[in-house]
Amino acid sequence: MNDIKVAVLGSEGVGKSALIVRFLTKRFIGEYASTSECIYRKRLSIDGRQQNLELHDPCSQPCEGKSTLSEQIHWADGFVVVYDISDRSSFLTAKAILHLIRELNFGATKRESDAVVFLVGNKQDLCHMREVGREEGQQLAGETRCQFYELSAAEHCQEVALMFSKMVRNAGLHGKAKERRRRPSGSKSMAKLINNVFGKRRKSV
Ligand SMILES: Nc1nc2c(ncn2[C@@H]2O[C@H](COP(=O)(O)OP(=O)(O)OP(=O)(O)O)[C@@H](O)[C@H]2O)c(=O)[nH]1
Repeated sequence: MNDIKVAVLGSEGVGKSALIVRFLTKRFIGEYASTSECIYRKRLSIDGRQQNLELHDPCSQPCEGKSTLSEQIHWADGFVVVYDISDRSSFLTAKAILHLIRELNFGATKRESDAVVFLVGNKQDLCHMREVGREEGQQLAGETRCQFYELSAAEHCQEVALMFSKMVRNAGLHGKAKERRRRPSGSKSMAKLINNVFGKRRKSV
C-alpha cells in the first residue's frame, strides 16, 4: 500500500496546523505548539481502498533539522498552499510558493500536477478584516493552475474535511510515480497530536 504525502505550506500563522487538526480531529483548538516540523499519519478509506496519508506540517520558526521548502516540495505528492485572507503578505508568500512548486515539480504531467495543488484562503470568518479579495485568490489559482478554496478552520468542519479528502483522492491518483526522497522527520500519533496543541503564541483576531 502506497503512502500519500501531502505538504501543507504557507507563511507563519496562516492556520496550517489549525486546518490539519480540524481535518484529523474535527476540532478547532485555537493554539498549537509547533516548535518542530512533523508528519501526521492517518489511515483512510478512499473509494473503498485503504490509504496511508502522511500530512507534513512545517515549522515556521527556526528549528533543528528543519527542511527547506524545496525539500518539502520534492517529498510531497500533493500540496495545500494556505494564506490568511486578512493578511496580504501571506497571499504574496502563497504566490511565491505556488510558482516554486510549478518550477520544481517538473516531472509530473500537466494534468497530474494541476490536480494536486490547492490554494486555500483560510480565516474566512475574518472577512470584516479582509485584505485579499476572493476574486484575487481565484485569479491566482487560475494563473497557477490549481484549485481554489476559501475556508475557515475555525468554523468550517465539513468543508475542511471535503477539501483534504479531495486532495488525498487526487494525490492518490496522480501522485508522483518516481521514487521520492523521504525526509527523516518526526511523526506524531493522534494522541501526541492532541497533547501537543498547547503553548504556542496566540495571534489576536
Ligand atoms: N479566526 C480564525 N483564526 C484562525 C483560523 N485558523 C487558525 N487561526 C488562528 O491563527 C493562529 C495561527 O494558527 P496556526 O494553525 O498555528 O497557524 P500555522 O500556519 O500552523 O502557524 P506556524 O506553525 O507558526 O507556521 C492561531 O491563533 C489560530 O487559532 C481561522 O480559520 N479563523
